Amino acid sequence: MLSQVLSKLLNDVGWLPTVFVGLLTFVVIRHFMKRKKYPPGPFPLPIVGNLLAFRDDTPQFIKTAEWQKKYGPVFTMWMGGRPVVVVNNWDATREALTVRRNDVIGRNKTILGNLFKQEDEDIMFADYSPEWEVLRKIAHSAVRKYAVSEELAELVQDVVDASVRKMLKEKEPFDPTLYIYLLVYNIIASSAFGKRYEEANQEFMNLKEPNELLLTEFSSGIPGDLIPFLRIFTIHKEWKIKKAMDEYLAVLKREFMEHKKSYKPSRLPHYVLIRILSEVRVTHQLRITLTKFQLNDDFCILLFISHSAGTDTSERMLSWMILLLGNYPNIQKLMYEEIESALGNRAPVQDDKHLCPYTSAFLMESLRFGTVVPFGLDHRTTVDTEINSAGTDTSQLMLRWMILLLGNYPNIQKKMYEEIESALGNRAPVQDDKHLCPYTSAFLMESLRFGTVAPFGLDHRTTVDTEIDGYKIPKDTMVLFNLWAQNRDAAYWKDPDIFNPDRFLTNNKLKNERFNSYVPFGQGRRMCLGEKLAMADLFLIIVRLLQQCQISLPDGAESARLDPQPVSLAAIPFPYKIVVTSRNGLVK
Ligand code: HEM
Repeated sequence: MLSQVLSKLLNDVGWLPTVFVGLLTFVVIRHFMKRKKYPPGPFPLPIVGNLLAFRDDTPQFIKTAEWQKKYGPVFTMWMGGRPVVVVNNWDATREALTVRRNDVIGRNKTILGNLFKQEDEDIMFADYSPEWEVLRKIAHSAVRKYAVSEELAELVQDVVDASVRKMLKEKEPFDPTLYIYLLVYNIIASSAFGKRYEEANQEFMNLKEPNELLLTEFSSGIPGDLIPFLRIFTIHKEWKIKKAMDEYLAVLKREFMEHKKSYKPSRLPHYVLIRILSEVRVTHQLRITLTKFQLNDDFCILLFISHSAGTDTSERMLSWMILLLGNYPNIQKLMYEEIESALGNRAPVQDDKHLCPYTSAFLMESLRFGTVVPFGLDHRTTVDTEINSAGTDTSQLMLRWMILLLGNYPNIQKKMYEEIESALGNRAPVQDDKHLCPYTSAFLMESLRFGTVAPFGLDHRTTVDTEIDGYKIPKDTMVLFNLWAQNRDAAYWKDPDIFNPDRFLTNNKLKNERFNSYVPFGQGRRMCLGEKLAMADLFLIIVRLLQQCQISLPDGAESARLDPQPVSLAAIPFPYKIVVTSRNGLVK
């Protein structure tokens, strides 16, 4: 009986091997057909693609820079079943991000992005949308204004002085990483909600935890983003990061609420409205609002403040409408043409809305949009979160490189100190001083090139079928721009692996030009939103630091390792120790 059942079963499944071979052939053929749609690159195996090539310790950005020699500046690597187009040189990056403007402006849906933005719409990981555009404009403007403010210069001075005081107490060579973290987080926390951390307490640890965890748990990216079923093996790590992120957001929200309680609404938001309304009164109502209003930085920052100050709803709505008009000149033009032809110069009355359907539709859409984009607390928190997570990690990594480079090149440090001493003496630096300190500014620019802390920037997505460097690339393809390769491209930089601030100088002045193949902050409409703030921060920090102390490698250490650690998401220096000595007793 049993043998009968077994032989029947064998007869029944006799077709299985045939089906298996058929399926395998189908998968292989489909894989190769799919490959043809993308630029050629290293040969991918079915299912794993080129993942096996990343088994060794070489960071992905260095490996792909090397592949360029064989496959050219634009090629496809297959990360599991996912094609990823890598753009290694500056000309192709410029074509994709500047010349073709919006073609590669999207972001991909990734587990990484979701972990960071949670349920909120953010700027960094948000796909291209009108909401992203408006949020970015507001935050960009606020950040740029803040970068040149006296408030920032004073804050940096205070925070650096406090850090120097602590570092000077170290009697043995020490790893400066924690001091650098505290310094950078204190600048952000002080400006966002007037808070300082004297030591690495629990709340401070909560702020730095998500980024830290990401680098330790997923140093080469999240496997589930490449091969979906691998997610089951790493889901526990995702939960860990999600939990850390919840705690991080809880700190931000709590701090924001505290800050809001003591916040005195300034007259500024009203000033905006008074300005608009007075213009409206003296001339013709809609006309002036529609034709003369120019979106400008002033307005953006005031709007930003007005949201966090909690102005009343109709004021906010008016602000949004004006912002949207400035942001979409074509819509504004259509509305103006409609009003002009329906009313001429006659002042509008309520009933005119039937004569101006497009303008009424704009009003309705603004009301819808205004509720879609988070207001008040949420909005402010989103922007703060963004600045916190996008800005602190890159800035602290950059400072880690800069301190290492100062210790490694005592002659460069000496030249910087002499320049600062003669230009500023003991006076605390302000933004404008960078013109008085060209060598120090050149050091900053060279450090950004040499360190390239965000070597792949953030991933991009093609929003349409497009072309880069003569290759067709379908819509919805992930594209990575290798910023590391471009900052070290020998076609543009002489001896690219040598650290040399002089390359940015001519006759002891900063070269007055745009540097090709210089992309520490990326390029195009997705370029780093905090570039100005990061440059301002880093300049002020380094100058204030050097005014007060000398940084050296420990006795006997000839030179430090200057290659990045073997992780792929960021360019991180190997751990190192320094000795800090007081120069002039400025800080006690
Ligand atoms: C040395 C410091 C920094 C470096 C090297 C750096 C570098 C970058 C790079 C390479 C990108 C990706 C660009 C792309 O997707 O093509 C980026 C994006 C971004 N950065 Fe920075 N960044 C730094 C500091 C900051 C700071 C201080 C802030 C906050 C004020 C900030 C906010 C952002 C935001 C919001 C984005 C996303 C922009 C978007 O998607 O539209 N960054 N950054």
